[in-house]
Amino acid sequence: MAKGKIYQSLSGFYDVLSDDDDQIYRTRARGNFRKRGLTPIVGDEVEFEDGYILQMLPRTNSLVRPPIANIDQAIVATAVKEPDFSSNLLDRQLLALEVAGIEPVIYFTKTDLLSEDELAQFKTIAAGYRQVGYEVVLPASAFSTDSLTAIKALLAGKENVIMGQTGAGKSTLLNHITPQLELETGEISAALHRGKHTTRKVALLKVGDGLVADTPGFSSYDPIELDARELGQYFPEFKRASIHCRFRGCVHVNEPDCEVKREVETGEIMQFRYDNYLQIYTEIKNRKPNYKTK
Ligand SMILES: Nc1nc2c(ncn2[C@@H]2O[C@H](COP(=O)(O)OP(=O)(O)OP(=O)(O)O)[C@@H](O)[C@H]2O)c(=O)[nH]1
Ligand SMILES: [Zn+2]
Repeated sequence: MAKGKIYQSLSGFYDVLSDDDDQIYRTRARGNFRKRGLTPIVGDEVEFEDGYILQMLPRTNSLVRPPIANIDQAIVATAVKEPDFSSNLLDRQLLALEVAGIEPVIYFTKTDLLSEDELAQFKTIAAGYRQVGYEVVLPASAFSTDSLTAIKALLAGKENVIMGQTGAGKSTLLNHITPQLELETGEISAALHRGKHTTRKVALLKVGDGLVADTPGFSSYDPIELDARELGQYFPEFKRASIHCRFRGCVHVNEPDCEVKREVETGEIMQFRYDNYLQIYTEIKNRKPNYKTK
C-alpha cells in the first residue's frame, strides 16, 4: 500500500501523487466511501493500492467551494472590472476562509481597465482590507513585475488555492506566474453571458516554489453553515471591536452602545463590510433548518 496526495479530480477519477516514487497514479474511490458519506477531494492525503483509494487521512482543513483540503493559503482573485467588483462576493469568500481556518490573500485582477481615479478608489479599498488584517495585492498595472514578484513570494513554500468569480482571471494569473502551464483561459463575454466556465476541474499545479490549485469559478457564493450569533467572530475587525460592545454576545444589529456600529460611523470599519455582514446575518437567520437526508 502506498501513500500520496490527490492532485486532480475529474469524472470520478483521482490522480494521486505517490510519496514513494513521485509518480502520478490514477485511482478510484472504493464504493464504501460513498456509503459513509465521504468524498475524497484534491489535497487529501490518501492510502491507495491497485488503482483504489483505501483510506483517507484526517484533514487539517477543507473548503466546500472550491472543494479542496489541507491548504495553507487561498488567493481570492477579485476582478475590479469585467466582472464588476463585488465586495459582497469577496466578503463571503473571506468568511468561508475564516471559518475554515485558511489564510486569505486578496489579489485584484484587471487593474489595467481602471482610470486613475478608479485606481485611487481601489487603493482605499485595499488599504481598508489591509487594516482588517489581510494581505492584499493591488497591481498598479496588471502583471507588473512588482505584482508578480509579490504573489510569487506569497505562494512560495505553501499549498495554495486560487478561487474567485468566473472570468476573474485566475488561470490567466497562473499563466503569467508560470508560462509553461499554458492553462486554458476563457473569453470574458462568453463567461458572463452564458455562464461558461473555462476551468472545469480542481487540480494542484507547481507554480513558482509553491503548489496552487486552480479551480472553477462561480457567480454567487452562499454562506456556509453557521450560527448567526457567531458571524461577527469571522469578521476580524468586528471581533476586535466587539470587546468594547456593551453587551456580551452583541450581534451588532439592534443593540445599544455597540462598538462595531460606532466604528462604522467613524469610518474605522468600512461601511460595505457592515452592509455585507447584515445581509449575510439576515440570510443565515432566515435560513430554513437543513435536515440532512442520507
Ligand atoms: N484586461 C484584462 N483582462 C484579463 C486579465 N486577466 C484575465 N483577463 C481576461 O479575462 C478573461 C477570463 O480569464 P480566465 O483566466 O479564463 O478567468 P478564470 O478566473 O480562470 O475563469 P474560470 O476558469 O471560468 O473560473 C480572459 O479573456 C482573460 O484574457 C487582466 O489582468 N486584464
Ligand atoms: Zn456590537
